[in-house]
Parts: sequence; C-alpha cells; structure tokens
Amino acid sequence: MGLASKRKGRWRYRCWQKLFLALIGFPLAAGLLLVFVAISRAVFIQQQNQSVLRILNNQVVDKIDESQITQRAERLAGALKIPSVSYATDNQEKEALLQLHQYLETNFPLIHSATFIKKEVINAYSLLYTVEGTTKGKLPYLLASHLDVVPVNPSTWEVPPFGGKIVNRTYIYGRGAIDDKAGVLGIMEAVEYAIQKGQRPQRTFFMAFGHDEEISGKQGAQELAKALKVRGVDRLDFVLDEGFPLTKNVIPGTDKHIAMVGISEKGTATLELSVSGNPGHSSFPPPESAIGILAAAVARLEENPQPSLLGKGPESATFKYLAAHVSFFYRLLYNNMWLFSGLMARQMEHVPLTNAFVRTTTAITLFHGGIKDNVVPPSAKAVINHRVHPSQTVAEVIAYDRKIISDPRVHIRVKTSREAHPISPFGTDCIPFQMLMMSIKQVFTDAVVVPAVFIANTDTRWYLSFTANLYRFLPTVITPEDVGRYHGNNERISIQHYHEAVNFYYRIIKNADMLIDQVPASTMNNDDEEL
Ligand SMILES: CCCCCCCC/C=C\CCCCCCCC(=O)NCC(=O)O
Ligand SMILES: [Zn+2]
Ligand SMILES: [Zn+2]
Repeated sequence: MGLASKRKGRWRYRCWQKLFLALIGFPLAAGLLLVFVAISRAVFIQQQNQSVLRILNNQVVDKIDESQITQRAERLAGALKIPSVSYATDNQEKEALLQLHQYLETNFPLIHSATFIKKEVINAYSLLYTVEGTTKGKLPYLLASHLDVVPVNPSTWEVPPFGGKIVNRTYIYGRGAIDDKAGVLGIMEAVEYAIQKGQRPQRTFFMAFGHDEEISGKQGAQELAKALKVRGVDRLDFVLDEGFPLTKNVIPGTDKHIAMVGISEKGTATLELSVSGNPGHSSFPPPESAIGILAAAVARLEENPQPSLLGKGPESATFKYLAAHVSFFYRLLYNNMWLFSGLMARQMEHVPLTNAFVRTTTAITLFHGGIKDNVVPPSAKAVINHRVHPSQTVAEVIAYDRKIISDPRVHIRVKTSREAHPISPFGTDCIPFQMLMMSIKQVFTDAVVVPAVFIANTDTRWYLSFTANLYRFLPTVITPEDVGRYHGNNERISIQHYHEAVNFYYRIIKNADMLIDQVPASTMNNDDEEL
C-alpha cells in the first residue's frame, strides 16, 4: 500500500472518529453528565428534606392548662370589642385602631417590656414589632396579620358584633374573630408564651400588623414594607399572612382536615361601568334609560361568566396533592385533570366557593342611578369586582367583559387592577414551605397540606419584592356552615381552634429556629444592636 493511500486511510479513520464523537460520543457524555447532576441533586434534596423532617419531627406540642386557654380566649374576646372598622378609603375608625394598640400593650406586657423586641407605630396606625433573635446574620422572616375589620349590619347578627361574647364556653363571637384578629392576637400570644417560658428566639422576625388591609393596604402594609426597607431589610426568608383556614368536609372524597396553603393569590380588576342618559320627564320616558342599559349590561356579565380555567393554573397542583388522600373515584378525577377538568368545572361552578377556583370571578358590588321618582335618570354607574385567575391577565378579563357587554354606550373605566401573584415554591426542596407544612401537621395531626391559589386578597402584595416564599394560611378550622361568616353575620372562632392557632404560631417560631443552619445569610443591617 502506497504512502498516499495509507494517509488517506488514516484521514478517513479520523473523520469517522470525529463524526462518531460529534454524533454519539459528546451527546452521550453530556447526557450522562446531566443524569449524574440530576441524581446528585435529587439525593441532595432528599437528604436535606429528610434532615428538615428529622429536625421538625423532634418536636412535641406543649400542653398548657385549661385556665390559660380560657385567658387567651378572653383576651381575643376583649380585642373583638374594639370596632376597628375600615369602611372605605380614608374612612376608618381611627380612634378604635389606637385603642387596639393600647389594648395590645396592656394585655401583652412581656412583649412590650422585652429588651429584644422593638415596637414601632408605622404611619400612625400600623404596628411593626421586631423580635431580635440571638443569632445574627440570618435572613429574617415576617408574620403578617391585620388590625382592621369589615363593617357590620348589627341588626342581622344574633349577638352584638362588637360585644366580644363567649357563647357556651365554646365560641368567641365578634367581627374580626377569624378575619383577622385571631391572627394578630394568635401571633402575640405565641410570642408572649415563649417569653413567659424564658425563651428568646434565635432568628430575627417581624410581626407586621397593617391597619387597612380590608381597603387595599396602601396606608398600612405598603408603609410597613417601606419601613422595613428604610431599616435595611430588603430580603426575607418567608412571609406568612392570612389565607385559607383548614377545612373539613368541604373537599369531596375525604373527611380529613385539608390545609390549603396559598402559594399564589388571585389578581383583581375593579371596573366602573357608566352610562349617560338625557334627563327628562318620567311621564314620557325614552324606550331605554341609562339604568336599563346598564342593568342589561351587568346582567349579561352575570349570565356569561369568565371562561373556565380549571387545571390551567396552580389549582392543578392542589388536586394533584389531594389525589393521594381521597377515595378511588376522586383520585381518578384529581389525577387526570387533563381529561376531567371540564366535568369537574361543571360540578364546582355551582357552589360560589368552588367556582372561585374555576375562573376569574365577577361580582357586581355597587349600582347607582337616578335622582328622583319622576325624573328620567341622567346617568347610571355600577362597579364590577373581578378576582383574576392566575392563568388570565387583567387585559384579557376586560376584553372579555367588553365582548359580552357589546354595547358602546357602556363606558368602562378601570378603577384599580393588579395581576395575580407569582407562584411561590412549594416543592420538597423549599425549606420554608416544608417547615410550614410540618408546623401545620404538628398541630392538626390528621391534616393534608396542599398548595392552592388564594381566592381573595391579602397584604402579601406589599411584600412581593422581599421574597419568593410568600404563604397565605390561617391556622383555624372552618366547616361548610361557617364559611358564610367571613365578612358575614355572626363571625366566630371556637376556643379550641383559637388555642390551636396560638400553638401553630408558636410552632412556627420554634421550627424556624430549628432550621437556622439552613437559612441563608441576611442582607439586613446588623450593626445596629440598639433595641
Ligand atoms: C376545591 C376547592 C375547595 C374550596 C374550599 C375553600 C374553603 C375556604 C374557606 C373560606 C375562604 C374564605 C376566604 C376569605 C378571605 C378573607 C381575606 C380577605 O377578606 N381579604 C380582602 C379581600 O379579598 O377583599
Ligand atoms: Zn383579612
Ligand atoms: Zn377580610
């Protein structure tokens, strides 16, 4: 064989070798590397997760005596006697808010005298407590609740709404019992209890109590968030605010307690619809009045709800998590939403509470028109309050409304709007979520914890820039018959459930400390030791 053909042969061999490496060798190596990285990561996460579970399982819920449980109930009842009502923007019972500040100061003496707790009044009516932990340099967390309540119509209540009545030694009645004074007082009780036991938390945390959550949080939580930034806090490990209570016998297919933790929150779009007319004598009216045109428009919106999005947003994770805990029939449905979401939506949309999971909701909340019995109305106005499903944008919601109204005489003005919140992590590698889940299970031992989209709104919107880990959960139990008490008549919480709420917040503080080694470093300014 000649030298030239030998070279040619070698060259051909190298070409094949390169081709082999390019087509098979490199992709194979890259694939193996990826598999290796994925396995290592899974093993790491599992180990980390197991260490979280090991740490948290090591805990026992404290037993306290009956008289202390009663005292706590009485303290909550006392707070319910203070009518800290938010009626509308710039219309609040501000004296009552100040009275509530004083009430907290008098009833939680250990918190207010502890050298490691700083209380600040923010924007005159909101409260920010900094509980300075013993370990510096770790990311702090924030427990939020709100001081204000929605108005009442006392004539439709069976007990005085601001009477703070304890009925049959079982229920504490009053506006704010669940929304959200059980949150404020529950957190305070947990901290007071820890101090009483001689404990000082290792981790720094904030208790942030806004004073206008029911009317947007702009003066309260927004200012609390700004105050944190001014103090050098721009990152938090997690935020825990009000959210769903645990439910029993609400989710079909199980009779266990279901704890739906809000990992996202619906957006809002509040629209003002208006129609202008020509005023005139009512004895010779036009065929259509401003009121009639507007009434027809809002009726069309009610008759044509926004499209079903069931299974397209975070609620698919809710049902995936639930699937393992429900009867065979429901497991089949919940595990196969790609097939059954239509069927499920048709069932769920008949009940207002479950309909809220299916779609963007449409509530006609105000309607004004007319000026006198015998005058053709010069104008009419209505307000539509949408709660926007995370899989839809505000613009899409409004475009749908326009299409349904389909009447150029109806003018649409956007009063306020906000997109749905991003989805917070809830996987096995998310330590704050796992910690929250374990804390719930320690207090509500049979509870199934599932991620969910929160269907209403909270002050968490103001803390979105501090952390991805925002969770909405109210540690109390609600039955189907109690759901209507939210913003409704005869709001109440049972003494037992309130006791569990206090226990839960105490567990959060203890468990957050147990995990201190796994908490990232803080950007918080730790130079200022003065408290
Ligand atoms: C598969 C779906 C099952 C649904 C079960 C959910 C049961 C939850 C029970 C009650 C929910 C009530 C939420 C009330 C939110 C209160 C917060 C608030 O008032 N925010 C202000 C606002 O949104 O305007
Ligand atoms: Zn609330
Ligand atoms: Zn509310």
